[in-house]
Amino acid sequence: MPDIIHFHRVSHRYEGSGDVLSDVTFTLAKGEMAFLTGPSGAGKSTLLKLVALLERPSRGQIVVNGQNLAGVRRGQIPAFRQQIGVVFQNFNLLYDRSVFDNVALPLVIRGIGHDDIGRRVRAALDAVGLLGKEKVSPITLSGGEQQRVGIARAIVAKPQLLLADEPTGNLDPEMAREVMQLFQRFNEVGVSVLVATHAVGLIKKLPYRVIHLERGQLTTRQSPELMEKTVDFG
Ligand SMILES: Nc1ncnc2c1ncn2[C@@H]1O[C@H](COP(=O)(O)OP(=O)(O)OP(=O)(O)O)[C@@H](O)[C@H]1O
Repeated sequence: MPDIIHFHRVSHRYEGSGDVLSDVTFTLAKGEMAFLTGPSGAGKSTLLKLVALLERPSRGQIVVNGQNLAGVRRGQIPAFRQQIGVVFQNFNLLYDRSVFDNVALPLVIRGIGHDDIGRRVRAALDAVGLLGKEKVSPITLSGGEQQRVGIARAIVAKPQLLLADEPTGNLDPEMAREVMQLFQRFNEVGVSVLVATHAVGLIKKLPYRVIHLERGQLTTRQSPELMEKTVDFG
């Protein structure tokens, strides 16, 4: 199976920092779902930022969906990002806009026609169980519902790859489980999914690969049960 993400000996440092990722090599296959774990500061968000071209690596090669990111020029980044949906811990919603407008945003940016936007936004809200909430402000929704709005926005343009950075960090366990189930459902219909998470208890029974980072380095792959014993996730 071809890879959707390929990291070859990737290192990254921010201005003034030491290496926050160091010599990282891994792949995510097309259609695969995997979790990215590791303690706070291990480099999980940085890895996701490199995939989405929010940062450029200091060393090494990154290929996303067959495209070597070193060859993607600044002006081409918006088009590149259209293949990727991103979900954030703090939802990143616009609270002065309706749920509909939040989810529609990626389509508006792409210049998609009005009727098409309506159809696609409703399909995305249906997929996350929020049909009927189009007109409300996200501020009136629960945390779990707000995160589902964030997920609807991330998938509305049918990305091939979904990245999520600690998507259940602000949710109670039941809502967190529902959010993970949504990712599973998108994966089942072919979307590649990479989720950075501290929620080891939540993912340990799920049948997905775990990519584990410690101080910017990949460690030998372990089962989540074992990681729970060796790392304090609070
Ligand atoms: N813009 C930045 N400038 C300088 N250092 C940064 C920047 N962003 C992150 N870092 C540092 O890089 C290291 C890795 O951070 P990163 O956010 O990738 O870790 P993480 O595993 O996602 O942590 P968490 O689980 O707490 O979100 C940390 O030491 C952090 O302080």
